[in-house]
Amino acid sequence: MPELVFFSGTMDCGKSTLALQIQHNRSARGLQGMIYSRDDREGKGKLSSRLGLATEAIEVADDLDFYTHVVQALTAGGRVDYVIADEAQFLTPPQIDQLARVVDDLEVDVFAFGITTDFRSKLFPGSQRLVELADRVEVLQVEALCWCGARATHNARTVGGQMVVEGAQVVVGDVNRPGSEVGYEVLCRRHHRRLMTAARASAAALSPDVLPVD
Ligand SMILES: Nc1ncnc2c1ncn2[C@@H]1O[C@H](COP(=O)(O)OP(=O)(O)O)[C@@H](O)[C@H]1O
Ligand SMILES: Cc1cn([C@H]2C[C@H](O)[C@@H](COP(=O)(O)O)O2)c(=O)[nH]c1=O
Repeated sequence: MPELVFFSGTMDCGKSTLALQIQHNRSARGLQGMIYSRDDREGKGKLSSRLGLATEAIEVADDLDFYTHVVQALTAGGRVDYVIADEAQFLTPPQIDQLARVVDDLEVDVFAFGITTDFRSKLFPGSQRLVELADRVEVLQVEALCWCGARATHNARTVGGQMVVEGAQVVVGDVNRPGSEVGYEVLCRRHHRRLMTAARASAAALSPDVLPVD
């Protein structure tokens, strides 16, 4: 049975790498897929992994209708054995419904990859709809880690090095970019709640609250 599968996790946990592996393994067996992405860090029309691999992808805009797009490809004589949609958190809820329709009405597997929650720990609308509609939600096996060593479950945003909890939901960016104006860092829930990034923890360790008294 074809499925709508949502592979979810924090930033930097290997989602795009897995998308590229699924694409590689299927195309190696002669299957043909439609690869979509939206606002990949490497630029428009790309699906890229931090491991250095990348492939071309169809850049999704708000007005792209996945169902119509796949039907058009089939009508033009193409084969579509599976669909991959990366950065799925950026898709609109109606687009997730269209992906479900691709599975149900066209009997094509759809693999969607994305982060579930934003820097405020709030669901992205597209991810919420995926959780509601997916046949399976898969959490990636490779754990991203918080600076404390615990499993990272949350995404933090930093502006000028300081963790923020207000701002636009969508700001394309990357982890491990200390010099950038806007950066991201994955944290465990405990440290996300306390706004305790690696930089802040290290500064706190260097400045003891109580000075030694002779
Ligand atoms: N230099 C490296 N050597 C080995 N693994 C790396 C390296 N850089 C990144 N990775 C792996 O790639 C993962 C990020 O993969 P990526 O597909 O870009 O993540 P996502 O799409 O979830 O943001 C990291 O969690 C790490 O496991
Ligand atoms: C937490 C958060 C992230 N983003 C952006 C930052 C990146 O461009 C993508 C996530 O990409 P990845 O391949 O999973 O690393 O999402 C955002 O716009 N808003 C957020 O709150």
